[in-house]
Amino acid sequence: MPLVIAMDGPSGTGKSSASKGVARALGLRYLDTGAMYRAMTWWMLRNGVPVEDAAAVAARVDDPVIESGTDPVTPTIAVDGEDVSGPIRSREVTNAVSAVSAVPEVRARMVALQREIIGDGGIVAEGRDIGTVVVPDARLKVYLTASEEVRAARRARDLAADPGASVAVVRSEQARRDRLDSTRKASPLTRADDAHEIDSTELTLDEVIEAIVRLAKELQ
Ligand SMILES: Nc1ncnc2c1ncn2[C@@H]1O[C@H](COP(=O)(O)OP(=O)(O)O)[C@@H](O)[C@H]1O
Ligand SMILES: Nc1ccn([C@@H]2O[C@H](COP(=O)(O)OP(=O)(O)O)[C@@H](O)[C@H]2O)c(=O)n1
Repeated sequence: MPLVIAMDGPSGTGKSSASKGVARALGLRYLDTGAMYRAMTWWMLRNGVPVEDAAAVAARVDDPVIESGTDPVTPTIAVDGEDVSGPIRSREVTNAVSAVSAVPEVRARMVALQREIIGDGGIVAEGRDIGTVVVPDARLKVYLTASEEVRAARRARDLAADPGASVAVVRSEQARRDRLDSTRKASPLTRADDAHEIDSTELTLDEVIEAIVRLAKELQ
């Protein structure tokens, strides 16, 4: 089977940036599964579905048409034909996504869609449950970590245009999301036993990419 690289870890560890870089370096496709859960959450909010009500979310789970592009140079995400790559990164969506992604019916639909896109492989897929649930037999699994402080500082820089997003606020919202993602019943965030753990706290993005490319080349 062509290579599948599974990249998991908490938010702000550099999964998206490193996955795109590795995919470019190795000529692979790229799938951001977090963007798919964000797209589902954006649609629920837009349609007035109370996101804390799991039954209400489950009832609408099949309605949005979610399309993910897999080019690592220009990743795209659309809902019902509308480009949502900007709005899915808002703090409103970010703070609602853990409730939506904890709903088993949401996960069942997303995992089926993700497996369809991953197909025969040749892809770097990133998220929370890629190595444990989506592709448990992936040839290479990476679990990215970084200190809470560094992760919050990175994410606050991404959100510099949002005046409410100080490092302290981002840090506490991020800690809440990580707690919800790691303690939910349906496929919680956890490191697969056979994943290589990389702590990016003191590494540059290029160093993280190089480490993963090296691991991939060792497989050949
Ligand atoms: N090793 C690193 N050193 C410094 N900044 C990084 C590193 N990896 C990622 N970043 C930056 O941190 C932010 C969050 O990275 P991202 O890839 O979105 O993380 P994740 O997908 O895990 O949430 C981005 O602005 C990215 O450029
Ligand atoms: N495979 C995945 C990917 C994301 N998610 C959910 O989607 C949210 C957003 O994921 P993301 O990867 O965009 O988040 P960041 O790491 O970019 O902050 C997470 O907080 C999880 O609740 C998930 O449950 N399973």
